[in-house]
Order: sequence, then structure tokens, then C-alpha cells
Amino acid sequence: MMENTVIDVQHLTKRFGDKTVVDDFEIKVPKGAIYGFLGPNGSGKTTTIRMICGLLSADSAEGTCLGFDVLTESDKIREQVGYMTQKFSLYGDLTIKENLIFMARLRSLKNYRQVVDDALEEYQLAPRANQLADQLSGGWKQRLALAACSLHSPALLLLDEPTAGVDPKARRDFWDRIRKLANSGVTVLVSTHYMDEAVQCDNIAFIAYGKKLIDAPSGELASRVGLTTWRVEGKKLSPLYSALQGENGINQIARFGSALHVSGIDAGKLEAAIAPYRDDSAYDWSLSKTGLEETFIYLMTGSEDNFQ
Ligand SMILES: Nc1ncnc2c1ncn2[C@@H]1O[C@H](COP(=O)(O)OP(=O)(O)OP(=O)(O)O)[C@@H](O)[C@H]1O
Repeated sequence: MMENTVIDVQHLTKRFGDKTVVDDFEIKVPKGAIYGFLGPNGSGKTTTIRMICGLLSADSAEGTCLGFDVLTESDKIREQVGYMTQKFSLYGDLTIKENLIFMARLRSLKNYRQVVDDALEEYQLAPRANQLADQLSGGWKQRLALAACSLHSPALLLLDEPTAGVDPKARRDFWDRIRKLANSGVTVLVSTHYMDEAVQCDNIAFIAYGKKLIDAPSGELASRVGLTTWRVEGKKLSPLYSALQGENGINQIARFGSALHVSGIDAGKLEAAIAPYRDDSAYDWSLSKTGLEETFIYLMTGSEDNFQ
């Protein structure tokens, strides 16, 4: 294992009944990375991450996480993992402070009162320490959940759709905190099917049907997939949308504000498909750099019905 690599796993496989939900998966994650696991519902993201972090046993696997064997030393891995689940899983009828004390004691943390006081300060929860968790807004609940799963200073954080349903300001605060943790050496695995969470990741592994289709630094994902994109602006975009949809050479049309982004994997076929509309003065066409958004939509729509 490279010194800087905290996860180095191969042949990770999991079956539930006759369904192989994670199929011969491999991944390397460097220390301090924010690594996104993207894919449609049911594609196996959570199962994969939970196996890597020792929270679920694999049917087969080779390799290490945090220097421990993924198959035989999952208890040691688990000790260093903080897991923030999709659903708020703290106690609504306990206060913020009581929740943190409960979690700290569950972890048998020495000096737990000090650890909790430090967390209240660090996460700016102190002024609300005596508020019941049930009375908190989504953003504050999420902040409490992050504080709770970080009390034992985990080396690895596992976040399952962490900002779903949270307002933009709270979301930005949350990612600022995650970035700070990553800069201090904490490695972060994020399971999501939301674009705005994906853009926060340094690396992205795209999963469909339990298999990893692509694994790349997020800045390289678009060029790896290789879509060509034309941007078109104009007054009558709806009829154009209908006319282009399903045409040979067009893999995807997405609305971006007042423009359409028309993308295709084969640049020549794409150009031929839009040719009849290029000279129409109602439209203003320009070749556009394919971004993460178009790539993300393309990947997601190409593998929508995982295990349905
Ligand atoms: N304990 C279980 N028993 C049986 N099937 C399961 C179990 N856990 C997950 N599955 C199935 O495994 C597949 C992958 O599930 P998983 O939760 O890993 O997907 P996901 O990509 O994280 O989905 P989502 O985005 O909806 O959370 C799904 O078909 C799911 O129904």
C-alpha cells in the first residue's frame, strides 16, 4: 500500500439472495480525499462503502482500509469510522448536549464531558446546547449529526447523502467543515445521487448495477466520458427540444437556464443531427465545454433502473 493510500481494496463482492449488488469492485483512496460514490438508487453505493468501512461483511474482498484487512479486521476499521446516515438518527427528545454526551459515552470516550464541550464550541452548538434535537431545523440537525459522528476524531468519515433537504447556506457551511476536516487528513467517503454533492468531491467513482463504471478526479470526469456539447440559446427552445429529442447522434438534451445543452458521444453524428437548425436565425449555437453537470446527467440517465 502506498503511504498516502488509506483505502486499497480489490474484488469486493456482495450478494443478497441471488442478486449480486456489489460486483468485483476495486478502489484506492488517498488520505484526506473527499471521494464521491455516485450512482442511481439501488446501484450499490451504500453497500460498497459500508463494506469498506467494516460496517457490513463482504462475501469476498482483498485489501486494506486504514491499514487493516477489510475481511478480517473490520472491528478495528470500525473504531476509526464516523458514519453520518441519510436519516437523522439522534434522539429528538434529548437536547443537543444530551445527544452528544450519549454518543460520547456509547463510544466509551475518556474525558467525555470535555470532548462534548469542545464539540459544542467547534460546531457552534453551545448557544443551543439545551435545545431539544426535535426542535432544530434541518441544517442544525445536520450540524449536530456531524458533531456526533466526529466526537471520537475518526480517520474516515462516511456520509450518506449528507445535504439532502438542507438549505443552501447550511449546505455551504457543511461543506466548508468537511473540507477543513479533509485538509487536516480525515478521508471522506460520500454516497450520493445529487449533483450538488458530487461537485464537492475531489474524486468520483460512478457505480451502476453494482459495478464501477468510471473512477476519476472530478475535474477529469467529463473528458473521460467524452461527450461533445453544443449550447443553443433562442426564443423558441421548446419546439427545438421536441424536434431534437431522440434524433440519431443526440444522447442528451438538458436545460441550463435560458439555454439548451445538446450532447452526444459521437461528435460527427451530433453535428449532423443539429445541422438543420444551425442556420435558423431564431437560434444562437456555440460549441460548449462539456461540464460535470452534463456528464452526470448522461451517466445517471444511462443507468436509471438499477435492480428495479
Ligand atoms: N440487507 C439487504 N438485504 C437485501 N437486499 C439489500 C440489502 N441492502 C441493500 N439491498 C439491495 O442492494 C441493492 C443496493 O443497495 P444500496 O443501498 O447499496 O444502493 P444505493 O446505491 O446506496 O441506493 P440509494 O441511493 O437508494 O441509497 C438494492 O437493490 C437494495 O435493495
